[in-house]
Amino acid sequence: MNDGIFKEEWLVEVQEAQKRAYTPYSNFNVGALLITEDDEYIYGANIENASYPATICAERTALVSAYANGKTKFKAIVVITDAPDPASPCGVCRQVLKELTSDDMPVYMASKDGRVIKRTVDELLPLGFSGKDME
Ligand SMILES: O=c1ccn([C@H]2C[C@H](O)[C@@H](CO)O2)c(=O)[nH]1
Ligand SMILES: [Zn+2]
Repeated sequence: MNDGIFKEEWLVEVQEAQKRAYTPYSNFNVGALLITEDDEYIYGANIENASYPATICAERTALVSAYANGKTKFKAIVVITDAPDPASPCGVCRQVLKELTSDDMPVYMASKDGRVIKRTVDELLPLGFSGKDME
């Protein structure tokens, strides 16, 4: 990925985050790396539960961890799985990304072998619902 924004070291970091996944049910480990505006790294990983719907995706664990630690402005998020092709965030995570980040924030999706594709939050959730729709 050569867009003038993405840094190769983000791939190393997101793989570290992926190692923290807790996935006894799916064995599908997802890592997320949220980069704050001041270049801090916030890790996310999917944390599953025997009550399956209680599972939290990697993208959302990163976002809620950041907010809980007082970080609310972000440059980008990187997501990685062990799938052969880059996997993209689920619908619930897209909705949460819409609320807690900016529409033009890049979402980088990496495959196991390090291929990376990029979409903005708005591209992942076009015409998404937000608090503005309630004004
Ligand atoms: O974008 C995604 C898609 C899925 N998962 C997790 C949820 C569950 O633990 C496992 C299988 O769906 O992957 C994520 O963390 N992020
Ligand atoms: Zn999700």
